[in-house]
Amino acid sequence: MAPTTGSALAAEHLVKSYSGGRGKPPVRALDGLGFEAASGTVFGLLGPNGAGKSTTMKILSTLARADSGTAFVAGIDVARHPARVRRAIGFVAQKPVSDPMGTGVENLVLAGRLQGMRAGEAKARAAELLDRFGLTEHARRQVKTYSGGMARKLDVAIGLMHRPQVLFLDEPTTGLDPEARAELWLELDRMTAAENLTVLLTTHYLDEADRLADRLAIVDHGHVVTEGTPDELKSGLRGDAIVVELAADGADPFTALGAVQRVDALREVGGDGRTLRARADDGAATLPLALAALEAAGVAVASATVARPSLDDVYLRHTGRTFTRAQESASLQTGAEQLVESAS
Ligand SMILES: Nc1ncnc2c1ncn2[C@@H]1O[C@H](COP(=O)(O)OP(=O)(O)OP(=O)(O)O)[C@@H](O)[C@H]1O
Repeated sequence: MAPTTGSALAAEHLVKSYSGGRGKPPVRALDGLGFEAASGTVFGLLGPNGAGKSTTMKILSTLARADSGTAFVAGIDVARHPARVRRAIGFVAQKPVSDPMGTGVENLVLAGRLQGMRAGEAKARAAELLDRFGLTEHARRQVKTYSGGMARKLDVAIGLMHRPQVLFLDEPTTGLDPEARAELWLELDRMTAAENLTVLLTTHYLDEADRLADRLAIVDHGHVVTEGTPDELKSGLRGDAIVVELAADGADPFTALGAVQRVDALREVGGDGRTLRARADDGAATLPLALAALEAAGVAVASATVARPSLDDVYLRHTGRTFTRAQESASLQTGAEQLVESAS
C-alpha cells in the first residue's frame, strides 16, 4: 500500500527473520512492524537492545530486505527502487565512518565527491556544514585528535553532505558523555530546522526520545506497542505521580498511608518504608490536599514532589516491565549468547 500523502517514511507489516545459526530456530527480528512519519519531522524508534530498531532502519535504508511487508522512503518503494532511495537518504551508523588520519574537511569533501558532487560544490557544502556544527576551527585537524562529541558531529555532517531528504540516525549519542550528548541534541535541533529534513532516529535512551522526537514508536519484540508524540504517550497514562517522603521521626507509615488513602482525588496509593506514592489527575492541585490530610493526622513530612509521567511509565504500561529491566535482560541475554559462542 502506498503511504499517506505528506509522509516521508512509511512502513507497513514489516517481517524479518534471521537465521539462528547452528541448528537454532530463526530469530524473528521484526514481527509486523509499521509506522508513518510526516515530512520535516523527527520520528523516534525507542526500544531496548534487540527490539528490532536497527533492522527496521536497515530495511528502510535498503541495507537489508524484509521477508514481507512494504516500506516507502521519500515516497519511493524501497524494495522496487533501492538506488533511488539511496540517493534520497543519509545514513549515520552507530560506528564512525570518518577516516581518523584525514582532517575534518578532507573527510567531508571526500564524502561529497563519492556522492557525485563536483569539487567546488563539495568544498562549499563542507564549509557550510563545518560552520553549522561548530567545527570550522577544527576543520584542518586530523579526526583522530577530535573528542567523541566532535567526531560524532562530523559523522552527522558526512551523512548530510549530499543534502538528503531523509536522515537515518542510529543511536546517535551512544558512548558520548552527558555534556556532549546535550550539545549534539542542540545541533540536531538546529540542523532539522535548517535543512528541512525528515529524521528517523533510533535510541534506547528515554530522555533522548523525549527530547528529540516529534513522534515516537515504542518498539518491543519486533513490533510497535504504542505510538504518539511524547506528550500524548505520557498524558495517556492519566495523571501525575505524587511522592511524599515522611520525616524520619514522624508518625508511623501506616497512619500516614491511612490518611492519604482518604483523599478522594488520589488513586493507586501505596507505601514503601517512609515513601508514599500515589497518582492524581491534577498533581499540583491535589498535593496540598494530601499534605493537609497528613498534617491533620499528625504526620511530619520531609519532602513532597509532583512529577509528570515519564516514558518509562509508558513503557511499563505497554510491555509490563520497566525499560531499565528490559535493557538489563537484553544485556544479560547478549552476554549469555557470547559465553555460549566462546565455549563452543
Ligand atoms: N545479522 C543478524 N543475524 C542474526 N540475528 C540478528 C542479526 N541482526 C539482528 N539480529 C537479531 O534480531 C533481533 C533484533 O535486532 P536489532 O539489531 O534490529 O535490534 P535493536 O533494537 O536495533 O537493538 P540494538 O540497539 O542492540 O542494535 C535481535 O534479537 C538480534 O539479536
